[in-house]
Amino acid sequence: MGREGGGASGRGPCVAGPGACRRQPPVAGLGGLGPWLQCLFPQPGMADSAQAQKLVYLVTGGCGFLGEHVVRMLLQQEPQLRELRIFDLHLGPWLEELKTGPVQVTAIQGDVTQAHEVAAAVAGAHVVIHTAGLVDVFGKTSPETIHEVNVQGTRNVIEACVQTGTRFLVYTSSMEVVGPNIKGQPFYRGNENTPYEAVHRHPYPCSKALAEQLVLEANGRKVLGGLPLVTCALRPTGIYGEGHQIMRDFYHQGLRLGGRLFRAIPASVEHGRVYVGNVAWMHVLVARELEHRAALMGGQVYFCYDNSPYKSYEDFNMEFLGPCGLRLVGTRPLLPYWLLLFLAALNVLLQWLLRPLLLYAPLLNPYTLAMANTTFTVSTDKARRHFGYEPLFSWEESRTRTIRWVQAVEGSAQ
Ligand SMILES: NC(=O)C1=CN([C@@H]2O[C@H](COP(=O)(O)OP(=O)(O)OC[C@H]3O[C@@H](n4cnc5c(N)ncnc54)[C@H](O)[C@@H]3O)[C@@H](O)[C@H]2O)C=CC1
Ligand SMILES: CC(C)CCC[C@@H](C)[C@H]1CC[C@H]2[C@@H]3[C@H](O)CC4=CC(=O)CC[C@]4(C)[C@H]3CC[C@]12C
Repeated sequence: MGREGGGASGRGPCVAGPGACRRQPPVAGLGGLGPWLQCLFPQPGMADSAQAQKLVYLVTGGCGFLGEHVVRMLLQQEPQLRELRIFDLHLGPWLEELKTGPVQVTAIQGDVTQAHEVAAAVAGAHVVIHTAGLVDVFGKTSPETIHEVNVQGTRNVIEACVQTGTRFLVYTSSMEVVGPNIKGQPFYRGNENTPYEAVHRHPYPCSKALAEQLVLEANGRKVLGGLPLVTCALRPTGIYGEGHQIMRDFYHQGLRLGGRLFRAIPASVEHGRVYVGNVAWMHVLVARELEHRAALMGGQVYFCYDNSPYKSYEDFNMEFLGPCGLRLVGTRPLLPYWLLLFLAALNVLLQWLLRPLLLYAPLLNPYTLAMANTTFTVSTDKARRHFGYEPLFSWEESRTRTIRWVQAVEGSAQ
């Protein structure tokens, strides 16, 4: 079978930036009941693997928005798990509740930029899922720090695998490795092979592109013991779901504005979104299948996708915020684009002027405006063809879970 992943490879140049620049299918439609039913009615091969809890997994960034879902998904869906190591700069208190289960949960407070800390955490792990990263498109951190965490941190993870003999590495990349690009060209329902000029200037996509390249190039390197490293990269589009900070920010902004949000982006601009539970599920499946399908999957990239509808960023958010009492005002943008661009530029100036006094990092800046205002959607089945991925959560379930979570945020704010 030929290799895939030529077109929207995301290996295009960073024109600026730092320095320049044995699948267990889910029981469909049963949601959280799946694992319980699998215990009651084990599938062929299941009893064997349940008895052989032998694998050690490491999740970097395991206390982040996505990382927490990956951690919980592994505990629910990976019967071979013996020990789960969670490595993060900031450990969450919720980790305590996981420590009473059958799998040994080891919380490691550490920094991916510190090679020795990473090597100590990786040593003895069979699989590393590297989700840790600095997600900053608002100018909160310097480009150098973003580069250090996202690129050097990833380099440290790769070297730790090589030095300690860990063979399987799953990297959380991003749609941003591909685009939208600086020209604002649309990427309409594209797949991993769709040609697209992946050229970026912003430190975040630059860092993700460089890190992804490192991960893919490391595929096949000999690790301690002489066996080859098998790597692959997952590219989520905009992730939503329980714990999504930006959704929370929009919700609070709407409350402050008397239950209203004002349309800024034309409804015709599609923005790709994927439910966090499905992104986590895809990570778990890839981690499981990398060993058995190394020749096919090694060095590959996969977009993370599910059945979430294609909509504009704001209309999509309203799927959750609407049932929580917010209203999106306007069928068309209330302000002309040039004025939004002006306000976005003004925000950059204010951020710079205020930096000595305080951190001013609003949602609107020229980069986020360009992101929201450029069509970027994915339509692919590569993950299904390569490792049997089907979304674990339907759109209805993803929506319901997210709405419940926003409602709980509201409850806790009162
Ligand atoms: N949120 C989104 O829409 C998307 C996120 N991604 C990628 O998914 C991954 C996870 O993102 P989120 O969960 O949204 O972000 P997050 O900020 O919630 O989680 C990142 C985690 O990494 C940890 N971390 C940061 N710097 C670290 C360091 N130096 N050492 C150790 N841990 C460190 C943070 O403490 C945090 O727990 C990132 O790699 C991001 O680039 C990709 C596509 C979309
Ligand atoms: C007020 C504006 C007009 C609207 C601002 C919306 C923006 C804050 C968000 C629009 C698109 C988002 C990004 C996109 O979903 C892709 C991403 C991928 C990642 O890897 C990290 C997160 C993000 C950059 C995401 C961030 C918020 C937006 C820019």
